[in-house]
Amino acid sequence: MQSAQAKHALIDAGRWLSAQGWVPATGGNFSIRTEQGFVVTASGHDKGALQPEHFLEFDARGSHISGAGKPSAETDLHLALYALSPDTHCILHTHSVAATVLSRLTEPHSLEISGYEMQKALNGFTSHLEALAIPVFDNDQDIPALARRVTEYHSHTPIRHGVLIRGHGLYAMGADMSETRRHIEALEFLFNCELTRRQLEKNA
Ligand SMILES: CSC[C@@H](O)[C@@H](O)C(=O)COP(=O)(O)O
Ligand SMILES: [Zn+2]
Repeated sequence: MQSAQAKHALIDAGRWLSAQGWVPATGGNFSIRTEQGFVVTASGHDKGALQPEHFLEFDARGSHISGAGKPSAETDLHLALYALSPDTHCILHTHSVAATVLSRLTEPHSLEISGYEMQKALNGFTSHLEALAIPVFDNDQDIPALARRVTEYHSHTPIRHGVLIRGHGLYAMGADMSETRRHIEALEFLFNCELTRRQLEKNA
């Protein structure tokens, strides 16, 4: 994908994610692979009102190609997630209430979900009976350190659709923009189902 096309796809995704309430108060960051490397959002902007000048382009090794300003504070996490699989071409990071709260309620290293038909919206799933495990990492202001923990986890347990950062949000990945958007929408739906189920069970 050419960088101009990539920026437009990310601007459109930002408007959609903002309308869902999943990127409040400048939270979130987005990237997509390009012919030369990848395009990532600049830091600190309202992700629902991005303009073409709110992006930077880097080559696959992280060397700057174009764009002004500071890249997203979490660019190293995008780089680490791309390095896990050549099939990942788009990464969208969100700060929804459901992902933020549910990740705090999940003590183990992964959020286990099963029994929902919506799991089939995730690449590779063919049945609600298959177990979905979304890895959960403790939040860290040291993003390179967090990125190293993600890389290490993947070496023993493959990361497929996304990861949760505890009390922070979701990083969703896919083979292209459309798959990544579908993964975010499905995961958010599943997080809301799980939160509601847990609340109702607690009150029963
Ligand atoms: C609103 S604070 C959120 C940030 O700390 C960060 O987590 C985030 O998602 C956005 O950072 P950014 O540097 O704009 O890409
Ligand atoms: Zn964030």
